[in-house]
Amino acid sequence: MDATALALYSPPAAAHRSPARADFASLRVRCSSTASFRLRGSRNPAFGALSPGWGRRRRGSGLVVRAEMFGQLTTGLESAWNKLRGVDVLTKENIAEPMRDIRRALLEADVSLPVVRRFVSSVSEKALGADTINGVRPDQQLVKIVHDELVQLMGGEVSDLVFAKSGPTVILLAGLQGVGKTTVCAKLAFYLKKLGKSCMLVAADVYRPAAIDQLTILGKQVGVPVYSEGTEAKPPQITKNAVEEAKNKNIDAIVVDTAGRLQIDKAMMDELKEVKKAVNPTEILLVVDAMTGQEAAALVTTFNIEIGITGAILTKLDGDSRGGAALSVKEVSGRPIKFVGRGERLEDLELFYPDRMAQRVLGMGDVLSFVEKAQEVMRQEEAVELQKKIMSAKFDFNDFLKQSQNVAKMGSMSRVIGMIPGMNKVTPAQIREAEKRLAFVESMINAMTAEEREKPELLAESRERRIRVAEESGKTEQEVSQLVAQLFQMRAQMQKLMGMVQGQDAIAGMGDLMDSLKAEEKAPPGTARRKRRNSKPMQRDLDAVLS
Ligand SMILES: Nc1nc2c(ncn2[C@@H]2O[C@H](COP(=O)(O)OP(=O)(O)OP(=O)(O)O)[C@@H](O)[C@H]2O)c(=O)[nH]1
Repeated sequence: MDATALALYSPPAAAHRSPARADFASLRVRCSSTASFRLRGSRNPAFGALSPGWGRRRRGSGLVVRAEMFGQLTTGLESAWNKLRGVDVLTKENIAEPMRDIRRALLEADVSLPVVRRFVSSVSEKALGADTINGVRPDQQLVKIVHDELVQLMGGEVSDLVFAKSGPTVILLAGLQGVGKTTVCAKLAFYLKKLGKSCMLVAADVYRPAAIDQLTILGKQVGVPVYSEGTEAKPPQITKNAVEEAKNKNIDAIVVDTAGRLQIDKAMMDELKEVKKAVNPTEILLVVDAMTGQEAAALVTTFNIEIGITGAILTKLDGDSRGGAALSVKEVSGRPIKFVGRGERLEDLELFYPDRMAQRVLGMGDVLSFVEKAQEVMRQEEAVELQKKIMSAKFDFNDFLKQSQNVAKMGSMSRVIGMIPGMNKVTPAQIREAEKRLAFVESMINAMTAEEREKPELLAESRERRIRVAEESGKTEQEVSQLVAQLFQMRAQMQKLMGMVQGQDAIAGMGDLMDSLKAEEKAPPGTARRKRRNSKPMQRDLDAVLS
């Protein structure tokens, strides 16, 4: 085994030795929580480590303890928001204490120190650079910033299962003993069936006969076939034969259960490498126990370096009040969490959604949606402001330039245009073209004098001025003429669009220029004198403005 990989993962003295066990004493137990796990019959020693007498009650024949998922972390973060109550704006001084709380909460959640450092520094930076949003309190704003950073920390996007383009999809599961691998096999088969895919389980854990029996029982429960060659054959050969069987029977996906060891060892890695070589799996997923926190993230890193995995499955999240593994795996290992196990039932496996997980961590869904709405309102207010300026008859080249820059700052012209009533029919191609055009026109506006920018009529009426702007900006006279015409068209069309043209000719100076552009082949712009009213439909007018 690679020395670096081994160094990254220092195996626990015994399987399941986990910081979670020590922390269980401080685990907040809430009977109202939806998360539950059973003590009796559970094979997870961490569950057995619960000391009798706290947070437990009888329900039917089983002893049920309810622990809130991420409860400890949620409580830790709560104190950060509370410290900001009553402040008007986020400052370096007033965020110092909440940042310490966030740092402490994450460390207690068993997130590794480098990850915590990066997280806190990024949150501080964003908090200090955040614009104030009307009606949103600074503590609510911080909740949103932490939420967004948590989403990023956990990988941002959901990472779904990948399916083979041809032939059966092979999903190879690896993991230490007792992490829930065999259970995950059945849960995955159930998930695949729900997707409408046919599936077969493959018993490649040949060292523990009970594992084959367990898989056979689970297969029956789900209603999928289980491929087994007993305990004599070698896992790579079993898997290869299973792929052939799946091909023959037209089965969409196979899920391979491999042997779990008490700790990471060379034999385990070598066997996985051989299986990988034999069948080239579509997915190699490492099953890790959420309650092992940082250890889970280190394991994913080690397996990735050693074997090259495609992702992780985090089990027993229902019993994890800390959340360290969910928060660290992607950041530490570079590999995404694809699924999480949240109970012992077949349906307790779900895709890992970073945003939903972040919401669970914070437990403040209402605050998050409130801040999101307020941000949207703010964007709309900016759009209204932009709209007013465009509609104003005084809209000049200074406004034009300022708005161009604002649009660039806001990221996308499409969003702004989409917010102006009646404008949502603008096509993406038009928008892309408009965005390109912004850079182009900026150079021409920069070559105008302050007076020309304020009074575009000067340019419309004077060919000399247009030639000068063209020369200084490196564009043609025709391009400058078109830009001036567009400004006037924009004034007029926006006013018309909003029903604000009240009979008067709002296009002062425009007629000359339009005619001169039309007659540009015959005569230079600005020489014709015929006035014209533009009566094209809205979309065509907009095309003209954008073109
Ligand atoms: N609460 C809870 N229990 C789980 C979850 N996943 C698995 N378990 C339980 O954990 C125990 C171990 O699961 P197994 O699937 O047998 O684990 P394994 O990794 O296959 O173990 P070996 O075959 O010994 O390597 C069982 O009691 C499962 O019911 C989960 O998401 N939540």
